[in-house]
Amino acid sequence: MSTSTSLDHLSQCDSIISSILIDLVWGFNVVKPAQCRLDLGHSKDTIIDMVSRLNYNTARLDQGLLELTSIKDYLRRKRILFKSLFKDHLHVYTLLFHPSTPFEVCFNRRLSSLTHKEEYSLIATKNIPSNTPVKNCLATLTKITPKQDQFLTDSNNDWSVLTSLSSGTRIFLGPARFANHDCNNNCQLQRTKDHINLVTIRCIRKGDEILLNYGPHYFGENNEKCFCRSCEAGCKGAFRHANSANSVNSPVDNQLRTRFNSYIRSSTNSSTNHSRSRSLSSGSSSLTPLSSAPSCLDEMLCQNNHCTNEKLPDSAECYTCDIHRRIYKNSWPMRSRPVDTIHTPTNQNQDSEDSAVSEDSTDSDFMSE
Ligand SMILES: C[S@@+](CC[C@H](N)C(=O)[O-])C[C@H]1O[C@@H](n2cnc3c(N)ncnc32)[C@H](O)[C@@H]1O
Repeated sequence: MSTSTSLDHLSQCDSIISSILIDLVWGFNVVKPAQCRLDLGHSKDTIIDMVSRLNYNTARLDQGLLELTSIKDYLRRKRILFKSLFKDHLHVYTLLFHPSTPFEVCFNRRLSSLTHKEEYSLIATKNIPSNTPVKNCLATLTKITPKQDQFLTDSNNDWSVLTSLSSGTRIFLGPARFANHDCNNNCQLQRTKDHINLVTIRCIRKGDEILLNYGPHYFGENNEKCFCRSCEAGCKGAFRHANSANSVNSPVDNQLRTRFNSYIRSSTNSSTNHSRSRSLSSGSSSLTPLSSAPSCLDEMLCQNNHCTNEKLPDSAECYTCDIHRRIYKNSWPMRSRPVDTIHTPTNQNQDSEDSAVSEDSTDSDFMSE
């Protein structure tokens, strides 16, 4: 697939699939690599119901989605190679919904407030031991030319680009591209011919963000514009002057301070709207010291911090949690096996096809280092 996969085709597939399986389902608005759109009419409930019924059998979920009239019409005009790429890439996304998948794409309020863009991240929904592939955390790889690479660099959106002497420059698109950078990362990339996946380099606990290291100079020289939590904790990267009185006169630092303050203000405002109408910098609450910023769980799982409570969230207050409950019949991050796939002999083969594990097994299998 990789030799014939063009950036243009993969971008089209990724934009359409992510607009359905990330944006439409979860109410997100992730950055897309291409401008293409598909009019899905009123299919939102149909798609959520389909995901809810078939998440345990992603091959059937793929099939169900490919049979939607809008997708069928879209693919009808495409060549065989494009159709095959679309199906392959669709599967990379439908695996996200499998109950055994140990992570979810979540809105990242902290990073959004710092970068002033809508930022998403991967949050572990189960404990994952060290030196283990993060199950179903995949992306499709394709080669790009130096000209395309320059174009991507010049555009404001950073795509996940890999450069190696043997394979040249390649971009990857798919759920794994939502892994953000931290200078003290907990995962690294593993490449296969056409895909990449993430492998843990230390144990990850439920609620942790899944993080890569993009390299020492990705966010400017010595990552001086890095907003990661490790830089924040160590007063490095973009936070290197955060506690320094000398920084006040620097225009760069003033800009950072504005962003930084807007992050603190928005994170102290607990009544932010749900993910479909995010306000990245909210009104005027008083400034709070950095150390009182909310925990990772508080700020990433849901807009209204309900997920840290064991009780089910009020659907009017957290759209994302509500969708999760609709799909998995359980509160975030639990994924129950849908009732109609349990103990029915006809479904047994399909279940094993996806080699699923029960909801609890990953946690009990977890061995701390
Ligand atoms: C490969 S994407 C990661 C996913 C991204 N958050 C999203 O929602 O599409 C890389 C982008 O994430 C953001 N990002 C990730 N880690 C960052 C960090 N440590 N500091 C600043 N920005 C970061 C930047 O906007 C960067 O362009």
